[in-house]
Amino acid sequence: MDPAVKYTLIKKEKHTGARLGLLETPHGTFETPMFMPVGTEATVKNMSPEDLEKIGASIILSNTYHLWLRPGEDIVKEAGGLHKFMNWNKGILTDSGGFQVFSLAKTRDITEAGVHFRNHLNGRREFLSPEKAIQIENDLGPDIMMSLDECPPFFESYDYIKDSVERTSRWAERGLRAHRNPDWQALFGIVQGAGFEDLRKQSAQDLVSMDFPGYSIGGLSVGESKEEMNHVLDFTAPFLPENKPRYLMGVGSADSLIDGVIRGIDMFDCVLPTRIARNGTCMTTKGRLVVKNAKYARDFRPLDENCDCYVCRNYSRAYIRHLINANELFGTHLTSYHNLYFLLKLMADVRQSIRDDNLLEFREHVFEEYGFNKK
Ligand SMILES: COC(=O)c1ccc(CCNc2nc3cc4nc(N)[nH]c(=O)c4cc3[nH]2)cc1
Repeated sequence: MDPAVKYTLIKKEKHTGARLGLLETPHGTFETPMFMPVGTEATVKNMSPEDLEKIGASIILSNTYHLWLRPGEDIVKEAGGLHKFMNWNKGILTDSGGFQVFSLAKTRDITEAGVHFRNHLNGRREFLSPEKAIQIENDLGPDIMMSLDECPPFFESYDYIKDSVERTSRWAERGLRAHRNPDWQALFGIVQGAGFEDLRKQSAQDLVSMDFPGYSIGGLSVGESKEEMNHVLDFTAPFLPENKPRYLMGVGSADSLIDGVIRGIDMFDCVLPTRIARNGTCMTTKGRLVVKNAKYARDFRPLDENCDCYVCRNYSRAYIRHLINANELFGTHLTSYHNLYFLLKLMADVRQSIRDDNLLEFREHVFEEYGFNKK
């Protein structure tokens, strides 16, 4: 039986742990390392599928938690699955709901069976088990599905994290057994363990023994420092098989993307570019630009003078500032389009620097120019 998703390592960068790869999915074959735009409720906010295609998006995310509660996975299934429902025919990955329950739901209670919580939309009590999450994801029909896991606080006690890791491994096993479509939907395991090396090793070894087609490193980008995140990646990635994709959840700034690639990560996602775009903050090659600022009222330059995206070729800071201040939706469409283009272009440049074996020079250029070295 062909695996639903097949990773091929094309080239290792000479001086770092970075890898150039190909990820074959039922909806196309895509280059890695890749950034995946987040479309929580079956739409990448303010972006049409045509625009996503134009800027080079390959896999986008949607969320099990949100789509289960609204409109209901049954409606998406009746529509023919997420690709049909949202008219997107490239890759789709769904997160399992674990993280969303912990970050969105009020009052939640974790038991061996699953997690009890209050629906953030109507306050009703709900229950999500590993089997229920898999059933929802099977019905939504993404190419890649995530196991239900607990994303624990990074600064919890060793004993708490150990119990949580062991439960997440048992939940992963239950999810594998409940999975109905392994030949066209790839279920990834999620490595936990917070900042404890032995627990990250135990979590990775538990999941690798279950032979998932891909692995994510979870429990990060939850308030720990970038140094702590990089340190966890340094000792966790080596426990994962070289011939499977590695996905770092929730990471989306230029510096963290590059430092994740250097440590062997292939896939990233984050709401950051589209979320900051909605309040008028833009990513540029000279650092962040808050375009609604008064100082841009008569600035007729593009958001980023080094960017060749549709927005930077056709609209000025003054115009975009006006739209944002006037609450015109077209304004956030333009900032969202540019920010996603910025990260997708950055990843294309990262892939080229792996081919050219000069990723560390590229990192220096980005950190210097984009202002990450400023203390
Ligand atoms: C303006 O910027 C923002 O609003 C904003 C919000 C959240 C993040 C970070 C998101 N971080 C993150 N997402 C995550 C999603 C996850 N999913 C599962 N199943 N398990 C995890 O262990 C997990 C960890 C994550 N860490 C970054 C930026």
